[in-house]
Amino acid sequence: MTTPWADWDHVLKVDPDKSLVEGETFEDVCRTGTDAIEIGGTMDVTTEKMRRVIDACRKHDVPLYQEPSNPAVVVEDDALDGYLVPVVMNAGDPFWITGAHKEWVRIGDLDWSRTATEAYVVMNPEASVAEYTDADCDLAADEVAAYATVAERMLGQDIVYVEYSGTLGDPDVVGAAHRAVDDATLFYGGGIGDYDAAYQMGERADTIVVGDLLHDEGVDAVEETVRGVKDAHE
Ligand SMILES: CC(C)=CCC/C(C)=C/CC/C(C)=C/CC/C(C)=C/COP(=O)(O)OP(=O)(O)O
Ligand SMILES: O=P(O)(O)OC[C@@H](O)CO
Ligand SMILES: [Mg+2]
Repeated sequence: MTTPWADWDHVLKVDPDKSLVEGETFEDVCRTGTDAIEIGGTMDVTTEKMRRVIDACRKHDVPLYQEPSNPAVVVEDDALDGYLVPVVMNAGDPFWITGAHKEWVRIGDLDWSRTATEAYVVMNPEASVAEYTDADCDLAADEVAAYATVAERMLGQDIVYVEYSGTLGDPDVVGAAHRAVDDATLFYGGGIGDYDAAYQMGERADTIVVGDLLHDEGVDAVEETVRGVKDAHE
């Protein structure tokens, strides 16, 4: 797979289990200025809900990726530019490091040219993803940095993702992870709710991921975060 994310400042993560703000459409969502849309969530995702979002976005020209939370929700569709598959570096259960992936390879017919992985370090113990994967979130900045190095240098990961889903993370942790990677792209996601938070995390990460804000506040708020990260990267 090529590495289009090397040029992304902003990713919008659409949770297929959550609705848009009343009166907004996926056309509005695709016009926020985000560099890519990632469709995924931890809880209550089904292929049917996934398909609904893909269909609503297919005629707009924003790059569209599925981020599957397990092999059963993977959807095959030409409208998708590819699959970004999590590997949870600090999962307590190895199923979320390689087990689910082994099952997917066993049952699926993977299109490797459109499949890439994201090396997650899950940091918010309150998030569903932390509970789901039994992640050890009690990590100091140097440990997160070391996970980033393991991901890039030992496991050849091209995306390292510091994940604080639901809460704004510690900028020092994000900065430490960024300094630890060389060519890999550092994603940061969690709790970005306005221009300032996007700017602050944009100063430390290559790409920021905005999720809940779309469903809670809507497209204007998302646009502000696009401006924030682009200004930080100028
Ligand atoms: C091998 C395949 C195809 C899949 C396995 C992929 C793995 C390891 C998934 C585990 C990590 C995971 C569930 C990632 C999903 C993306 C994510 C972190 C969404 C954010 O989740 P939360 O914000 O915690 O959940 P909700 O918003 O759904 O409550
Ligand atoms: O929903 P938020 O808190 O913006 O987090 C974004 C993303 O990192 C979730 O996987
Ligand atoms: Mg969430």
